[in-house]
Amino acid sequence: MSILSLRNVSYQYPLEAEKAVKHISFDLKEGKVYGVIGANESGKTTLCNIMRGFIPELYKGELTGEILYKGKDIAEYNIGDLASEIGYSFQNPFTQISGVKETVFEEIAYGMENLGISREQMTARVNELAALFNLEELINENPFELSGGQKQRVALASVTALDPKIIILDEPTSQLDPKSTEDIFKVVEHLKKQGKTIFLVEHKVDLLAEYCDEIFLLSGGEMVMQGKTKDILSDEKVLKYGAGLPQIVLYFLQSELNNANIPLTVEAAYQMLEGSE
Ligand SMILES: Nc1ncnc2c1ncn2[C@@H]1O[C@H](COP(=O)(O)OP(=O)(O)OP(=O)(O)O)[C@@H](O)[C@H]1O
Repeated sequence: MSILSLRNVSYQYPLEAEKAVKHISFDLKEGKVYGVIGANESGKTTLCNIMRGFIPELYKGELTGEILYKGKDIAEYNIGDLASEIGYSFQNPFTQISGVKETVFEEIAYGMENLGISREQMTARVNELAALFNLEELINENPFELSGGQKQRVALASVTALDPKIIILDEPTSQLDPKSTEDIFKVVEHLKKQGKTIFLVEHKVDLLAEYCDEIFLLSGGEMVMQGKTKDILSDEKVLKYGAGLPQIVLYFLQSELNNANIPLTVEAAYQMLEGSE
């Protein structure tokens, strides 16, 4: 079933000559992971803000089209209530950290304070999230004194704490090393298994190939390609729009192995080559 639908959505920031998002339509299904790619300034963050209701609530400008959450216009929801339905982790974790809490524990618990749950339940939930996001050793640290990658994990844990149905992640790994990046993707996989719908803006296409069900490609504010991961991330046209393709796909496209069935991951390539021997 579709949990969030956009119908012909366009948006123009105030005083801007051009629309940042143009005629976008899609349906997000429960429990699926969507990877969102596109060159800089193609409209990815703007789209995230529209889906979370920050546009037009916090940013003015002209928004047209329909945004339906569980079949109801998103404007009919209270923006605060939406936080426990649609979680949003910003591109810059500095923006996300509340600034009013002195420990990682309190920071993760912060959003839960208004949900009317007991202190015991809250503590159990924070401990569970600290384990999931590998934050146990940092639990008493001040969030502002952490590294960029650690802050990012705290921000993600805080968003997940509210148990939203949809989680929007805007470039969650941009400040992370390869090991921490892989950890975030493992968390994404874990959240998917819990039935969450994930909308993941990310440039690391090799990992998107492994973890996503579908890919959306934006260019100049338009959705120029959209479909199953294996169809989009093996298509040379993606390069034309300034986005990347997985390393193994680039290799196959340039080699005599180029055929209709390009593998997206190294593992899939091994399996394919073994099968052809
Ligand atoms: N607050 C704003 N006011 C006016 N224009 C904006 C604002 N934020 C973004 N834009 C413009 O909207 C367009 C889309 O930007 P957006 O940040 O959504 O793209 P993006 O794909 O997320 O880029 P990046 O990968 O660099 O984060 C760009 O032309 C940008 O200059």
